[in-house]
Amino acid sequence: MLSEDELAGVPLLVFCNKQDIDGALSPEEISEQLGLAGGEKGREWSVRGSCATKGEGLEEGLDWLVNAIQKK
Ligand SMILES: Nc1nc2c(ncn2[C@@H]2O[C@H](COP(=O)(O)OP(=O)(O)OP(=O)(O)O)[C@@H](O)[C@H]2O)c(=O)[nH]1
Repeated sequence: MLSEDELAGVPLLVFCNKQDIDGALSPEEISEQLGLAGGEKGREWSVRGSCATKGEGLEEGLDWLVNAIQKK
C-alpha cells in the first residue's frame, strides 16, 4: 500500500494497541517487522503504543499526525 503513487510522502501513523496485555509486541518490534525502522525514508512515520480501553497514547498519536500533516 505504501508504494502507491497517491500515498507518496504521506505521513504514516501506526497504533500498536493493547499494550496493556502481557506479551503484546512493542512498537519497536512492530516497526522492525513492518520494515519501517531504518527502511522508510520517503515519509514521516511513527509507530506508537496505545491502550484504547484506557485511552492511553491516542491523543499523543493524533497530535503527532496533525503536526506531520501540517508540515507536509
Ligand atoms: N485489553 C485491551 N483490550 C482492548 C484494547 N482495545 C480494544 N480492546 C478490546 O478488544 C476487543 C475487540 O475490539 P474491537 O474494537 O472490536 O476491535 P477489532 O479490530 O474488531 O478486533 P481486534 O482485532 O481483536 O482488536 C474489545 O473487547 C475491546 O474492548 C486495549 O487497548 N486493551
